[in-house]
Amino acid sequence: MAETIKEEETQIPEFSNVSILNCIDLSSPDVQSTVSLLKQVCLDSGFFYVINHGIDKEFMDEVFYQSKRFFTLPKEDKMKLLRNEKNRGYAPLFDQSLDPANQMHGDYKEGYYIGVEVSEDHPDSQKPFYGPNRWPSEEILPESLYAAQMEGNYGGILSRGIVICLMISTLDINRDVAKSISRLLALALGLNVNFFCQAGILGKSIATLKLLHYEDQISEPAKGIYGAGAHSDFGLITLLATDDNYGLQICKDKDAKPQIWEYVPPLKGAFIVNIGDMLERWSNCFFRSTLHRVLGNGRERYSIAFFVEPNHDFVVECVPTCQSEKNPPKRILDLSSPQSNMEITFFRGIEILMPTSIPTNEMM
Ligand SMILES: O=C(O)CCC(=O)C(=O)O
Ligand SMILES: [Fe+2]
Repeated sequence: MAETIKEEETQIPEFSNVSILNCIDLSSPDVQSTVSLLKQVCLDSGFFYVINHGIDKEFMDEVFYQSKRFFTLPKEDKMKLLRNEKNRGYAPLFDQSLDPANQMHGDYKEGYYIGVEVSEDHPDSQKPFYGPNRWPSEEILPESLYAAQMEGNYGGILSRGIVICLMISTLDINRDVAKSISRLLALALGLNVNFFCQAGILGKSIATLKLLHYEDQISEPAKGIYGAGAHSDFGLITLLATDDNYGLQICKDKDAKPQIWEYVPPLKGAFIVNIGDMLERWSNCFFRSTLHRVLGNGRERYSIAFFVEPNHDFVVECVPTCQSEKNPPKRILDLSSPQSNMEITFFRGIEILMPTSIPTNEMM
């Protein structure tokens, strides 16, 4: 895997720490070995590459090309599509601040967020996070030549413009890849292979595709200036495609002093996938949702993040394979019933009760 990363393309700064992540090969016929490797990486950092996922390089190149076209538009055009309460649309520079306590401004990035398309007259559009997207009009972002190539397959939605068509298919294709990964995750947790794929969980998942564009700016952590502040993702899993510029870093031990940050090099054709807080909680904290951030290196950087969360009304509870008498499900603190074998701790800013002994991997 490492040989395929060319130093001059990824421009990892000298003397920086680099994380060598494992590759999960979605085309491997040896499911058992894949699942056991996946389990190991999820217990470790929860960050891994996914390769042979079936999405063409040409397709992803086109999505990046369209993303650049979008972000190159004049600011006033992009502002016409300002992000709405359904989290769809344009998020300008500093709109997001992923680590407000340590950031001088917000993140030095802009974004364009796309969700599953739910028309205004559909009953689901009344629910949080479901609704129509905020698409650029034909005048703002005219069609590209790619229309001709896609006409055969996507004729029905082509009338709404090629960029829309491309983004909808990107979202759909990413959802398929996310489902394949979630099957392996279910097996790694000792659950039924289709646990996460059941209609009540991912049937109406809140899936968000975020096109991201980072400023050509050099981050200065000492001054609180970051491409994206330190955070963990809050959903089930995130799939990330990046250009060739380094920038993403992970910190496996957030409590270490000083914290050690390692670059995750871009790997051509692969997705960088990570576990979110929700899956960490779902698995009783066996699987790790790791802190990460983006440092600007003076070059513009483009990435495309795909966040997967379950149906908004699904109740996430500790899965049966991750709990036992010795390792009960971690619970939100109930002040009225103090328990002697539990201690109060903080988890992502929420007070929770933890067993006084740290859970081991013995039951998995
Ligand atoms: O752009 C990247 O490399 C990471 C983005 C990210 O972590 C996020 O948006 O949650
Ligand atoms: Fe993230």
